[in-house]
Amino acid sequence: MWTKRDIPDLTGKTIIVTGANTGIGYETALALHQAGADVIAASRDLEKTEQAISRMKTSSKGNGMLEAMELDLADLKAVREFSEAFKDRYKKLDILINNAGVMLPPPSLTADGFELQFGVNFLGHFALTGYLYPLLVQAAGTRVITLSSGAATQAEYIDFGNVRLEKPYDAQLAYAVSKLADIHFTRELHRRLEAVKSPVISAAAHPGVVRTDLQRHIPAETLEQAFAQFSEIMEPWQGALPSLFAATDPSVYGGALYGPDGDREFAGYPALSAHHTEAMNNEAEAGKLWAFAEGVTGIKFPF
Ligand SMILES: NC(=O)c1ccc[n+]([C@@H]2O[C@H](COP(=O)([O-])OP(=O)(O)OC[C@H]3O[C@@H](n4cnc5c(N)ncnc54)[C@H](O)[C@@H]3O)[C@@H](O)[C@H]2O)c1
Repeated sequence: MWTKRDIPDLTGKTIIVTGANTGIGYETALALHQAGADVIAASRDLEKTEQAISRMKTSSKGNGMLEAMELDLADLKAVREFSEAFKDRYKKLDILINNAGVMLPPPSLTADGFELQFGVNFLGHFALTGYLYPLLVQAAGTRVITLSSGAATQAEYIDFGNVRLEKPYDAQLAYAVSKLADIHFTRELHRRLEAVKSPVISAAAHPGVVRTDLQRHIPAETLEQAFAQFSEIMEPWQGALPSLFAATDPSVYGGALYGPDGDREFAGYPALSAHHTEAMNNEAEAGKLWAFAEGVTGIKFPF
């Protein structure tokens, strides 16, 4: 089994992990720093992120830099400001891990009027990747890794007429849609990178079922009932393995989705049906989502 010890030496690599103050992002940032990387933990709450960095410093033996930066993915202006500040400070980026996420919050909108899960999990990361794209080192080893979820299998399509909470709120479906959007984003980015022969890899990871703050909006009893359906509930360090594998293993290929076993697509999700695979492979919808996201964010990738 692939473990953290298999991460190659990352000395000299500059890596952003979004949502790194807790859960899977915390463990991801810690392991990357341990492997020698310069890691920027980008999260909404700067104070909590600085506290997390202090904890990481006590357990990591890495010699790279470890810093906190404020990033609110629920506000496109804040995403742009973060990106500008990052460019000024760091000049280059080797690996971007789009990890931050929110699940099943009460109905709410981002600063730009999008349903929160769609806005944070997908649109904010689309904008972040677009703003930072010019900084990505065009060399082997450079990657954009986006966290999806087994929940993506529950969405059949992106309802463009409901991304601003136009219809009655179905929190579970909205989460699933945001995670399907993450897969479309990953694969469309991959196709576009491939078309211009860029060495940059775009791949997705899904952690399996992990007990974290992500479930804080679910009543305790309901959560335990939901967890009882799974044979294994993982710890955050285990949930970080697919992201770490996708971000660093030499065998990783663009457009793929890495699951808990590290080397198999959607491992641990036997319920994945051909129907849902079809939804994830819908290139026309991915293209439409890309155009939609470019339109509402004003971001233009150079391809
Ligand atoms: N925990 C699981 O079982 C599970 C399963 C599948 C996928 N995932 C995915 O894994 C990723 C990490 O989740 P986790 O379980 O570690 O959850 P978590 O709640 O512990 O961490 C989420 C992180 O995202 C950050 N975040 C939330 N809203 C933000 C915003 N507006 N701007 C910036 N940062 C924001 C939080 O501050 C936190 O650091 C998410 O993308 C989630 O969808 C988790």
